[in-house]
Amino acid sequence: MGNIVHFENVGLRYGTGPETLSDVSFTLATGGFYFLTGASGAGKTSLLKLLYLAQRPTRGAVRLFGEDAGSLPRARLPGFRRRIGVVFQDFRLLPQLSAYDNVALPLRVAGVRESEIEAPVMEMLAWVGLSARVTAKPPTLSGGEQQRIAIARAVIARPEILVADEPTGNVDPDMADRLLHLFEALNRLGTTIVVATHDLHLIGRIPHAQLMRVEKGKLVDPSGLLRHPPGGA
Ligand SMILES: Nc1ncnc2c1ncn2[C@@H]1O[C@H](COP(=O)(O)OP(=O)(O)OP(=O)(O)O)[C@@H](O)[C@H]1O
Repeated sequence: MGNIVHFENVGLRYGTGPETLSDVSFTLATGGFYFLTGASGAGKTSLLKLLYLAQRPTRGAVRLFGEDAGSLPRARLPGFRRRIGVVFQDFRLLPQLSAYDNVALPLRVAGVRESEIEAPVMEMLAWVGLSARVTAKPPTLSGGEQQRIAIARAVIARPEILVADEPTGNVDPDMADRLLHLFEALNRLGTTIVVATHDLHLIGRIPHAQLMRVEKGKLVDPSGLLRHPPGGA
């Protein structure tokens, strides 16, 4: 099992403000399950943005899939991004598209034939309990329903990394458990999972998951396991 993500002394500054993240160094193993915690404003979303290549670090290096993300030619970014599924904190569904078409989007972008799209999309919508809302558009759905569509869309193309920012923030505990089962099933198939959450119950549900914690823009790593995982960086 190799390493899929490596941050080395990463710093991030928005504009001319102070550093939001400083000296962040860690390594994620391929196929690992990671929870990212920290107080509101500590820098979790910012760290995830660096991970899914929505932000470039202002210093340090981010390596993904064994390559330096900072020196990737622009033309290769979309291909890289397709290997990462993202559940955004604010969902970012396309309001004019139905639930079905939102979930189908990553498969269509990847060039999957229309005849091979319906079965996985319907299966995924069933998984998240939304078979009855296939034609509904996001503005007519509840926050929890939108969140579940966002999750279905993030996982449908079987990404190598799934990054989820508070993915159970808007659902009840039963649905949170169900979504966690989905993440676990993906993890068993080899997907590396990174979930930012404040939900301690959720964290307790995956005993083998590793905990990452950001405090005021710094990664807390008292055991050194994130910086120097067993097996080497
Ligand atoms: N685009 C931006 N421009 C300027 N400052 C930003 C931007 N995004 C985040 N910040 C600042 O960076 C800091 C960390 O924000 P971030 O969203 O990463 O925290 P978080 O740990 O995810 O918080 P929460 O749990 O509330 O979502 C905050 O002080 C925030 O105001």
